[in-house]
Amino acid sequence: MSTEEQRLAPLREKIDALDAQILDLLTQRAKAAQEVGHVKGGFSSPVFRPERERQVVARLQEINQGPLLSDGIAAIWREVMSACRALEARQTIAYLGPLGTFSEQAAQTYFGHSIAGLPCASLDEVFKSVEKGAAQFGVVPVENSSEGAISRTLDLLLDSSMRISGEVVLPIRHHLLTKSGNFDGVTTVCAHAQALAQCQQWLSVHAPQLKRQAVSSNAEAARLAANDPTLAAIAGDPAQEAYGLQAVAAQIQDDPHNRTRFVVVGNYACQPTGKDQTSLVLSVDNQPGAVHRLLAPLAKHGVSMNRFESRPARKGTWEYHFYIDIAGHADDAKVVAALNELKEVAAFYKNLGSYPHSA
Ligand SMILES: O=C(O)C(=O)C[C@]1(C(=O)O)C=C[C@@H](O)C=C1
Repeated sequence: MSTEEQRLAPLREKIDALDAQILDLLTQRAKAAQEVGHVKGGFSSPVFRPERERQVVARLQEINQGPLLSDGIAAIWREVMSACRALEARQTIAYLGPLGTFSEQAAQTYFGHSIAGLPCASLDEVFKSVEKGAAQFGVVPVENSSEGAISRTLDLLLDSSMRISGEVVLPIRHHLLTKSGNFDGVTTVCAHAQALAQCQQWLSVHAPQLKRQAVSSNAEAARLAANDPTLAAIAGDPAQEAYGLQAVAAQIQDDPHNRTRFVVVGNYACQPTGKDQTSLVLSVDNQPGAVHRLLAPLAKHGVSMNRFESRPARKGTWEYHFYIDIAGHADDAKVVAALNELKEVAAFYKNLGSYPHSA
């Protein structure tokens, strides 16, 4: 045995013993979750409780003395609760497919890996799957830091009866991928139009010879490139892995801080956690000062606005819907007061849901 091995052996024995204790505790935790599942079953109440999961992680982060980092605690318990939740009832989560999309990664980041994934062909299908009960929740992109709002998602949120019950923000890192790991014989680069736009400067400088072709998703681009040596794809880690491609260049997005925000849609109304966000859709009559009057109650009651997005109302007139995210839960006293006044001035008002804020 080398000196290194001699020193490692007792430490590994210690880790093995600790792992056995952790497993014993996890088993006890899983049995408690099963009992919780039986109680909920008796009341036909939902298995997934985002506000409770937030509370579990926040408490552990607070009592954690290190050296584990807060992010590590969140990641570990996300999977622990995902596995416990699956013992109560495995949740089916719809997202924009095919395999290997950032939407799939967002679903796993939010719900953990112990879920049944339901990849859908379109954002409309994600909403429909949840509406007809084929999935308990859907995960849809709502906004990208470089390209702005995902307008189809905004329209679907407006039209559907689904509520937002969570959000997750993912860093979006695009790579230029081919089957061979080089440019030999490659004539065309394909990707979703958004990804082509997010990498346009890089492509103009480093690969001006490649024809650019928009396809339905980056994962679809990766699937095509895996089967055709004349094609390169722009896609992220999940698609690279799913289709066994090699990176010619990594992280080619023009904005190194490129991020996408996804929302979780379903039928569940979250309870307040003390760190929530509420999403609203509003419109006003086309009169001078109307938007100012609409937002005045927020300022008056000290409710901060985290996001403001406008979208044509699709009525053939110059009218807009405003998508507004405010800090707080719709049941918080000052939010109740602000929203009651705001409803008086709004020509249209829809509360899309209150949910734990990710930031
Ligand atoms: O507390 C509950 O309601 C549970 O079902 C337990 C548990 C957990 O593992 O801690 C699992 C699923 C819920 O989403 C929240 C928490």
